[in-house]
Amino acid sequence: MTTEQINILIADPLSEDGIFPLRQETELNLNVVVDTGLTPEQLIEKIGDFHVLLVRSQTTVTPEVIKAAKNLKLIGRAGVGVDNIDLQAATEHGIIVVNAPDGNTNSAAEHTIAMMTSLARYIPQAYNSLKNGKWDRKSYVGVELKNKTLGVVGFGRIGVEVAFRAKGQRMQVLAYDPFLTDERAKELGVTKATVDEICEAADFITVHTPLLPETRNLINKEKFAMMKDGVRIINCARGGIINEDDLYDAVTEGKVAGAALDVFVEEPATDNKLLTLPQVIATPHLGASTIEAQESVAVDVSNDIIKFFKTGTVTNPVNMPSIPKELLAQVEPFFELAEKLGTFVTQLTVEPIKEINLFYAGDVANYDVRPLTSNALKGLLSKNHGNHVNDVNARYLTERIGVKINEHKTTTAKGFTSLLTLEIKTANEVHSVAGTLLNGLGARIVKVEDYVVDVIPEGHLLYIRNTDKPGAIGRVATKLAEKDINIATMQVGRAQVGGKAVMMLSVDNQVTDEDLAFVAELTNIDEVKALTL
Ligand SMILES: NC(=O)C1=CN([C@@H]2O[C@H](COP(=O)(O)OP(=O)(O)OC[C@H]3O[C@@H](n4cnc5c(N)ncnc54)[C@H](O)[C@@H]3O)[C@@H](O)[C@H]2O)C=CC1
Ligand SMILES: O=C(O)CCC(=O)C(=O)O
Repeated sequence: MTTEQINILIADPLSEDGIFPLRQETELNLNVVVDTGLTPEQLIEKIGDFHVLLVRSQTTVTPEVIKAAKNLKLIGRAGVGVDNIDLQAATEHGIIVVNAPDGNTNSAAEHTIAMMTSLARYIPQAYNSLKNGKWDRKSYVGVELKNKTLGVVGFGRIGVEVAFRAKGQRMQVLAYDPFLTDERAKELGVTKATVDEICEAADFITVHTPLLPETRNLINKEKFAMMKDGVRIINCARGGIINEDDLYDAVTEGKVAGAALDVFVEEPATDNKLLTLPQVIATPHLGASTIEAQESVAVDVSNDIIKFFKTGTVTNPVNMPSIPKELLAQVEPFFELAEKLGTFVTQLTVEPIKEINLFYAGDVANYDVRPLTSNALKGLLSKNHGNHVNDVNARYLTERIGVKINEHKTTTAKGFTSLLTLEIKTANEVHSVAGTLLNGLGARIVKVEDYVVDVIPEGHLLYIRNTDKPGAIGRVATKLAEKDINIATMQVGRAQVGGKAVMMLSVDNQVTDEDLAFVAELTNIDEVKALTL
């Protein structure tokens, strides 16, 4: 439990019911400030005082905001799309970004269907006409959805829900997603197709991808040219997935019979030329604007904020690997071991590290080991970066200094259920340390370089490399006693009788450089290092 005040800035309008978990939290000392509608300059000026920033899609979290956010630990996005947050800058600064991927799926899918139906039956146009005093039944003869083909580009949470509903309207559904397998398509009752096949065959096309460099302008002039005359287009995902200029041309040329847009390249989209076209119907980014979705996404991010400050983990991370709940219990105990191995091995050299090899052997190799690697890197970098390094930026910081990271997996661990080995290479040296978790006993270092040991990875350790000669152990113990250094445990290991050997001692207090030199004077001692874990 921490009593330190955690300042949370809510910069976009969020459901008050949704942030109830933050309001009622008693274990953490949360200070929730709601300040919506800040200008970018005001946000930059304010953000330095906050540990958490909570946004929807209105606030743009730029690199400048992140640079000014000296205390920021977490950015929460109450929704799915994170294209309004500079993820690269957040990651570099070790700020975790979380979103709420599930809470608005249903609302966005329902909105898409509402838009498609409105488009097919000219409902907004007819409504306007009637409200303006006209009884015009001729101009608004629509088309049925039944037996028409809907092309869904991006078959994730929302795309799939849209397809279910479209099938309820007795439409045929073609779906494209790079991750869609034949089996899953069959299971969901849709036909797998390429984007080009969708363009050629669909009567209605709806996009449900995130806005990424690969999806920007995914539907463009070339794709419109492939489409059937009279095709209808829906975008309730992100402005820019469909090229707006090309869509404008396709509508004015009569290729596209109509478009339904909830999202725009520039929002608020009060001045968009597409809105001047009678064939284009639109809503102001309302896909997720339902009481249910807003409550749900705000509850999800609020719970993740609380979880983060209580446990250091989150359910919906965007800029670090997410660990399924059922796996977390199995891999979490390895986090500390991995970090300790990193902290240990980095103290064996003073040379810059060029390459890091992580060997995951045994049961642990069955898991997604990236979070373990992050923890190992956290330990490795702690010598130089202190507590500025965390799970979010550990890999980035390591790679930024040009260090190669290699993960290796093997399912056999020679006598251990699981074994983690961390090897570092410098220009002139190679060092390694291996550790395991002993059932009921916790973490152990079981190998240092080529020597088998059994050491609890905590506190102050002395690592001594020596030649295996009688009396070496006694002489080290005597020297330490002369310096009033108490030995708690001692482990020895050797490659062969009379050959190179190591001693690993855990001692009760920190050993000074002077004490180390005093022990190093002994004959048959090659190296003495003090390590703190
Ligand atoms: N209008 C609104 O208010 C809302 C808009 N959205 C937008 O909808 C998007 C989709 O949301 P979800 O379905 O929840 O996300 P999701 O992550 O479940 O699905 C996105 C799918 O797009 C696919 N994809 C990625 N690159 C692709 C490509 N090049 N071509 C085809 N498919 C590709 C992914 O494989 C994934 O299956 C969000 O990223 C967000 O921008 C989401 C909620 C509300
Ligand atoms: O916050 C909103 O209402 C927008 C929702 C959205 O676009 C998203 O979740 O990606």
